[in-house]
Amino acid sequence: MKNAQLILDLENTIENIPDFPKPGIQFKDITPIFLNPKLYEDVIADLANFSRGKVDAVCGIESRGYLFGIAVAVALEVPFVLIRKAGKLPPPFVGVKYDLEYGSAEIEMRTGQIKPGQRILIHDDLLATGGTTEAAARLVEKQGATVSQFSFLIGLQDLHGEERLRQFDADVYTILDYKTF
Ligand SMILES: O=P(O)(O)OC[C@H]1O[C@H](OP(=O)(O)OP(=O)(O)O)[C@H](O)[C@@H]1O
Ligand SMILES: Nc1ncnc2[nH]cnc12
Repeated sequence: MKNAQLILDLENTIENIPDFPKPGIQFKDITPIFLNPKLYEDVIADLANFSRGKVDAVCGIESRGYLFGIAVAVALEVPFVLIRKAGKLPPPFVGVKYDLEYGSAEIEMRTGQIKPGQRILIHDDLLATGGTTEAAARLVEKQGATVSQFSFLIGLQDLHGEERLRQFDADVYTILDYKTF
């Protein structure tokens, strides 16, 4: 069940910046959360509650996915694995290419940090189109592990990321949902 007080606290804390970084984008700035340690603790407790007993490792997506993902993994007492943008990790690593609105991108993970058969939580701060998260899920599956859960602080409902993630047999949790249009 969603935590109404936490949703309210986040609504009052996350800032909306219109037309950043491009005209038409409503940018959700999460940085004020870090000015409030109690709110940060509440976010971690809520995310950990969703995943407790259900995953063997947490994969966080660079860079904002690290800000909460590591603390969630510590709270769950499971490993945390970094998914990085291409070119930052030393070998051996495994990568997945994916399409952006214009052009393409690639994400990578050190080989062997997740194990075949493990149940994985993929965590990021925000779900927009779901392109980044879909690529992260492919990276996990490429190594023989199972994506069991996705969690986010924010879901931008109008961009239909959640629908895109339905191809994976996994639970999706967003603490706070925005309708932008
Ligand atoms: O659902 P999508 O359309 O793929 O978009 C969501 C992604 O975009 C943002 O990351 P960004 O690439 O801006 O990097 P950052 O976390 O380093 O700021 C956000 O943190 C997600 O990772
Ligand atoms: N609207 C948005 N606000 C913050 N981060 C984002 N990443 C993708 N879309 C975003």
